[in-house]
Amino acid sequence: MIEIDHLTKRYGAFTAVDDVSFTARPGVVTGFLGPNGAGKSTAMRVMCGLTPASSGEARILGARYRDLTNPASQVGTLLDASAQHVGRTGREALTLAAIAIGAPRSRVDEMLSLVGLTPDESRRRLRNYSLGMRQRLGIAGALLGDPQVLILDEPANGLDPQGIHWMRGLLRGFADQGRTVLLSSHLLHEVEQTADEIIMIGRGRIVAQGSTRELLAGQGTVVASLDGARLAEALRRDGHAVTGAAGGELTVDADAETVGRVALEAQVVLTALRPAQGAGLEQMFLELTAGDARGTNGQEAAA
Ligand SMILES: Nc1ncnc2c1ncn2[C@@H]1O[C@H](COP(=O)(O)OP(=O)(O)OP(=O)(O)O)[C@@H](O)[C@H]1O
Repeated sequence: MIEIDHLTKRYGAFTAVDDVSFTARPGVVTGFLGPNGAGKSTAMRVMCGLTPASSGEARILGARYRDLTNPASQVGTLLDASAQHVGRTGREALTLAAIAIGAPRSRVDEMLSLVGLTPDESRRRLRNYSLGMRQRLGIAGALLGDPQVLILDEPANGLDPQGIHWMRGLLRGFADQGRTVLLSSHLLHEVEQTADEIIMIGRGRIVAQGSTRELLAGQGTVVASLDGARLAEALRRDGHAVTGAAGGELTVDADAETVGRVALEAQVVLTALRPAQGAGLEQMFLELTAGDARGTNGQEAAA
């Protein structure tokens, strides 16, 4: 369990994390989603005791990270996969980490094989590792102490589609054992596919949270027809908001049955009718991303 309680982190006048509260529960994969610079890494660094909170608190397994009795074996972290000494081999890096946390040496081989690094790859120096290999090694490091909680910052970065598929299975299995997984990503699709619960953050604040299913459901209906202009007009007359070009698909804030009935009355032939899954979430995320990409968030980072 990870409990984030009114967490705020300021750098000078700039607020990187602004009064954030949420819980990542055991048995659940929780996705921490937000565009670049949203505050995900900062919040995770506070959770892991790498930087102090300005106010509020993060508790893991009921205690602050620094008050945990054996944090390295209770919490597995992947915060910066490229922060390793590049002159070491993968096996050396993992062996040193095992010694530091008191994990048996046998665990090194087990974890290398679990993350799919071959004996040959494990003997290469990290400077010759691809980003995907570094991520795999980082995940091996996070799992080394057989922790109850995993905190992973952008674990899918650099992984190919097969690697991403593998990682999803790994995290699912970990959560199914009743353990807690919190992972961050700047990709909506990635979080949708991986997480049971989503915490969406933008400009340091939570903008949406809930189960992935809830957040993706109930976003209206997408409809295509042989006369979009007439259908759009009939739907608006019936009191529904309609977006999209008349010549293409329309998105309507009504369920499929209502759209079908309005089309029947207007005598318009439908060619497609389906739930607008995630359209609202995607729209919200695009707005966040667009605002941040253009630097229009009204806040400037302190140097
Ligand atoms: N040490 C620091 N001093 C000043 N500002 C900082 C510092 N660390 C982070 N920030 C700022 O805090 C904001 C949040 O950064 P953070 O790295 O947490 O975002 P993020 O959501 O993890 O983004 P990304 O997906 O790009 O990693 C950014 O505007 C960043 O510039």
